[in-house]
Amino acid sequence: MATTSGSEPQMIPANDSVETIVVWPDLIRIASEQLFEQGWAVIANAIPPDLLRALQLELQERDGAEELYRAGIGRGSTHQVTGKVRGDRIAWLEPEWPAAAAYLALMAQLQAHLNEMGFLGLADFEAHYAIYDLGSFYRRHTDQHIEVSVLGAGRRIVSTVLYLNDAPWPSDGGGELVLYPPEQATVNICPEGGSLVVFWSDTIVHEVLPAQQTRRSIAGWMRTRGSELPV
Ligand SMILES: O=C(O)CCC(=O)C(=O)O
Ligand SMILES: [Fe+2]
Repeated sequence: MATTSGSEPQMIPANDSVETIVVWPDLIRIASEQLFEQGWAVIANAIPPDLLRALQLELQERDGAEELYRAGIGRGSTHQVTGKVRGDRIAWLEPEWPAAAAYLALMAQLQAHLNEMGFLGLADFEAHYAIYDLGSFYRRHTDQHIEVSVLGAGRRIVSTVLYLNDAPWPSDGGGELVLYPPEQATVNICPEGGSLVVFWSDTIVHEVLPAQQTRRSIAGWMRTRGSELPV
């Protein structure tokens, strides 16, 4: 268990040390329990292999069509693109894209279950494909943007990341996701293809270490409903 405090990071290298579940209802239950218990969850082989393949191909296709662009930080007037903070290229998932639609449907089920368990008021899910090219990283941050409440948009409550890399991810591949859960040991997560990570958007500080090879993922956020008018 990772709930012990201490300075030794918990390493989550590959599939054998993590829960492996392809039955979606079981995945939902276990991911939700872990999230509420420790603030984060990691599930290996979280989606059916054919969906993983379809997502990989769809990302490849979108990238080939040059639809990915350099991601920025912040929202509204504070939005800026700076390679000092993050270096990934992204494309927001569209429901018309078949593989994306199948993934969004799965995440809607997880979102509904989290609402039932925790009365979280999660109203929608936004997600983007991401490619971290060689040397790209994302510095320490949390995913809940303070400025969003000023704009009246929904707040990010639950962060999700599904990795689309070909397994196995090599030990010298870099690109680990490092979580810094409050009062727990640091968690180092290898971006193994098919692994799903879920964590609280407001409290879990995290970073992506420089990728030593191309690193692919879908990052997504479950949000509360925004108000129609800016507050
Ligand atoms: O790709 C990851 O492991 C995490 C990405 C992330 O933190 C983000 O996009 O906000
Ligand atoms: Fe993040």
